[in-house]
Amino acid sequence: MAKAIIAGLLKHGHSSQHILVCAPTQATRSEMVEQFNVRVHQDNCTAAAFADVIILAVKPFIVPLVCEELAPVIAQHDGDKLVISIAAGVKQNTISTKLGDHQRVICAMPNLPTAIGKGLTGLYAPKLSQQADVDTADHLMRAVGDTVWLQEESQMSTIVATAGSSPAYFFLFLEAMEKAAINQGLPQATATKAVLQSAMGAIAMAMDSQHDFAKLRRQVTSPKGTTEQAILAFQHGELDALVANAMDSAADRAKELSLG
Ligand SMILES: NC(=O)C1=CN([C@@H]2O[C@H](COP(=O)(O)OP(=O)(O)OC[C@H]3O[C@@H](n4cnc5c(N)ncnc54)[C@H](OP(=O)(O)O)[C@@H]3O)[C@@H](O)[C@H]2O)C=CC1
Ligand SMILES: O=C(O)[C@@H]1CCC=N1
Repeated sequence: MAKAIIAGLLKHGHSSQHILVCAPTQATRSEMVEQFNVRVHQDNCTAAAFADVIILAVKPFIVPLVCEELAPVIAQHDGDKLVISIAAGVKQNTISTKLGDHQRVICAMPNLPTAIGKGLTGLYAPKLSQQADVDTADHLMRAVGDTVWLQEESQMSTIVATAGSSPAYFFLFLEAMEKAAINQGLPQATATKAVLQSAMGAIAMAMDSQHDFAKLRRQVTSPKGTTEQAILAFQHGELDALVANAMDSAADRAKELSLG
């Protein structure tokens, strides 16, 4: 995910030399230099000392360990650092506490399309956050897509389910459609093109349209026609319940991760 954000930031004109990536393995650091020409370091504390803004992009269970490691650096710099975590489920207060009661912590939940500047990031900042920090986090994540600010931290698990994880659901749907088209007899390349172009057209229409999604769906669905049969099959398979169940599962997992 860090790669996706870096790719988006560079695309948006941020200087690669203002980004310092910290990763324990040489292979990842070399890849980062090769791919993005960013600065790299193996030591989190050295990297944190360099930064005005620290983005925590490690797995959720590693976040507390990294925060404990960084706490002395944060204290040394009189709290003069903004910390943004993108880890699913890890609470703002957990990070703040592990950093030695450092208050300047904002939680963000981006998604993979940040890599091409089309991400969606949900953000949460505690009520007493400095406006400058809110603006910085918003500015950074807007460089890689759009942002939504959450009033309550409890809404973050829904953003994980709706935006963080959801590109995978759409990819899964594309995979399933491509497979079905091939099984019905289309060559792979034709199936891929038909699925992709249709998905892109539908999304573009939904973005442009004043109509809600259901109205657009009805525009495709001629009475007694072909689409109606497909929609009936989806309804018979209880698509709404299946999607709700999948999103509940993602949100529940985010809540579980927040318990450590
Ligand atoms: N993937 C996604 O679409 C999204 C992910 N996220 C969140 O992003 C975070 C990262 O996920 P993802 O990118 O998928 O995971 P990855 O495993 O791909 O990346 C994690 C990175 O953390 C580095 N790392 C591991 N241990 C340390 C450490 N002690 N100090 C510093 N760096 C370390 C690893 O470096 P090395 O390669 O050297 O081992 C690796 O590059 C997670 O918290 C996830 O919840 C949020 C939104 C979307
Ligand atoms: O699957 C995950 O846990 C991460 C968080 C959101 C997207 N990927």
